[in-house]
Amino acid sequence: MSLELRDIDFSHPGTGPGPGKLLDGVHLVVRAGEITGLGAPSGAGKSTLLRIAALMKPADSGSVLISGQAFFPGSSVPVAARQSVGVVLQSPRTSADPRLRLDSLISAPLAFRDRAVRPRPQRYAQRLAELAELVHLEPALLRRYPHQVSDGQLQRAMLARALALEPAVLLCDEPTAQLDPGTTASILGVLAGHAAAGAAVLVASHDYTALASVAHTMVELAQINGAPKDQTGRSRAS
Ligand SMILES: Nc1ncnc2c1ncn2[C@@H]1O[C@H](COP(=O)(O)OP(=O)(O)OP(=O)(O)O)[C@@H](O)[C@H]1O
Repeated sequence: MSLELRDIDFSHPGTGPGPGKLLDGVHLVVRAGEITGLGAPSGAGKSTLLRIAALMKPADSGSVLISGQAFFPGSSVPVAARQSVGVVLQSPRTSADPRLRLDSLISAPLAFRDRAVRPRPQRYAQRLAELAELVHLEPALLRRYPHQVSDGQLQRAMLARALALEPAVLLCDEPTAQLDPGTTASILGVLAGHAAAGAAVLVASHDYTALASVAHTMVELAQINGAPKDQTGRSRAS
């Protein structure tokens, strides 16, 4: 599976078109089996681009191709396509449901896949244990609510949730922003392992050095002031 963004344009309502345009003709290809690192100055639109790539937000124009299947603004998105994309959003506090314990949060995609009315973590105990180990989350933390864990622990739980269905496309927005260097390295290792298993992985981060250590390709989303915005590819740092 690969991910491709073609000619993506986007303006937030009330800010464009024209100088207020945020994304202008953005092209990006993430190949199966590889990590693409996405850098951008703050406010350049990387989180917006990741949401568009995750089919969570429609672009104004352009298309998102997931394994060759094209989605346009206004396209309906089949459940299977949605489930083939795992997403870790930038802010775990706003993306995690505060009413759910971490075990329920992580097993929610499994329950959704099984059409369960509510997440039953005990049903997924083995998978939960595997996922917790993968992201270095102590098993005892799984019984806590989001307000009872640190930002870094919650971000790792959201990564475990994104990996629960072994998505063919994984999109991560600042997945290591809250982590110490050792945990950062191990989480980047988890992302590298997921790519090595065949997934297309896109990671946005301001920590270029850490990201470049695992990325096959680094791209940069330039800040624009009404000028066209390009994707520029740079080779992996050796
Ligand atoms: N709902 C909105 N309405 C208008 N402008 C918005 C809205 N949401 C975000 N923006 C603006 O769009 C721009 C891009 O936001 P986005 O969150 O994609 O940036 P980012 O590149 O991820 O930034 P950072 O690296 O600081 O997280 C920002 O200038 C932001 O202020």
